[in-house]
Amino acid sequence: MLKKAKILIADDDPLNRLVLEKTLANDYEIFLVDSGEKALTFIKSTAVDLIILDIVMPGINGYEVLIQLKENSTTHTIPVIFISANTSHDDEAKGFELGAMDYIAKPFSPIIVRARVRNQLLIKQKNDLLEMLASIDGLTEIPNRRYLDESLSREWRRSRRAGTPLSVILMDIDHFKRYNDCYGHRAGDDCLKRVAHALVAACERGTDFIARYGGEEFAAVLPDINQHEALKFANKLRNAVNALAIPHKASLNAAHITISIGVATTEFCQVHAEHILLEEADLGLYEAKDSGRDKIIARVIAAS
Ligand SMILES: Nc1nc2c(ncn2[C@@H]2O[C@H](COP(=O)(O)OP(=O)(O)OP(=O)(O)O)[C@@H](O)[C@H]2O)c(=O)[nH]1
Repeated sequence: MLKKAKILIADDDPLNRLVLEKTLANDYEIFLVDSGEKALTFIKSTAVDLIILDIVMPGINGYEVLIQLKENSTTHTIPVIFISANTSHDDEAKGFELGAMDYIAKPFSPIIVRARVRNQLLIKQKNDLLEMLASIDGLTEIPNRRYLDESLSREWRRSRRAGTPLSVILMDIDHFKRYNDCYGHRAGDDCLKRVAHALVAACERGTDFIARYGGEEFAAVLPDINQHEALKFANKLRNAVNALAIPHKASLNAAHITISIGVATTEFCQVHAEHILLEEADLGLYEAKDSGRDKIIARVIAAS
């Protein structure tokens, strides 16, 4: 059975809440709150697909709630429909300018509310699908560089706020040009897919993922992971690729496919920009290549 979409209704008028709930409860999972503050608190713990937001409420009004939703990277894409007795064109225009998807005037017709909610949810479904497709690498079907960059940016901001460690791993298949030259580009593609899937299978924590960073390069962002743990994980990734034992007779360092790995860690997230982690991991990777390949070099970033 398809999961019902979750809708949060924030309105200080109990009668409006009741009527809206009755209008939508057959088709959706409904959550009710009576203030802007409660709406913001609620969405911190529960991911919803749509918010129906009253504008005039005591405390934080609907406009301010929407501004805060748009500023937060985890809530900025949730569609918001304003519902209000303020029906001047200026009020409506202000709502749209702030990023609302639709505006329903009170008193409202249940049929129109149902139709508008359905439209917004359809648009969201399509947007979510596009977003997912834009984040997946076409060949290996694992997250791509865009996804990794966004995730790194988010995790770096989170670690910086919390003062927690953050590690980044960059991996590169050794002598891959020679592999292509020896076995052909199609075999090279197959090799990339097998390596990608072995790396993904080595991830145990739900928060860890492997991305194809480009060409024959892969990367991982590891929130809350210090250097010791990052090294352990890097070793597991290296072993996972070695265990595939993909023959590589043109390699200059082994008889099978191997990877070199660079690890960068900031223990208390002192780095002032996320790209520094990638640059340090890249330096580690360069050193790993230089010192014979099939190696891991880890670097800790001091405060900057
Ligand atoms: N088959 C295939 N090859 C790719 C793909 N993307 C990048 N490559 C190849 O990966 C190779 C990378 O070569 P180099 O950057 O010279 O590195 P390398 O041969 O792995 O040598 P080292 O990194 O120094 O060990 C190039 O020949 C690219 O054509 C791809 O999607 N499919």
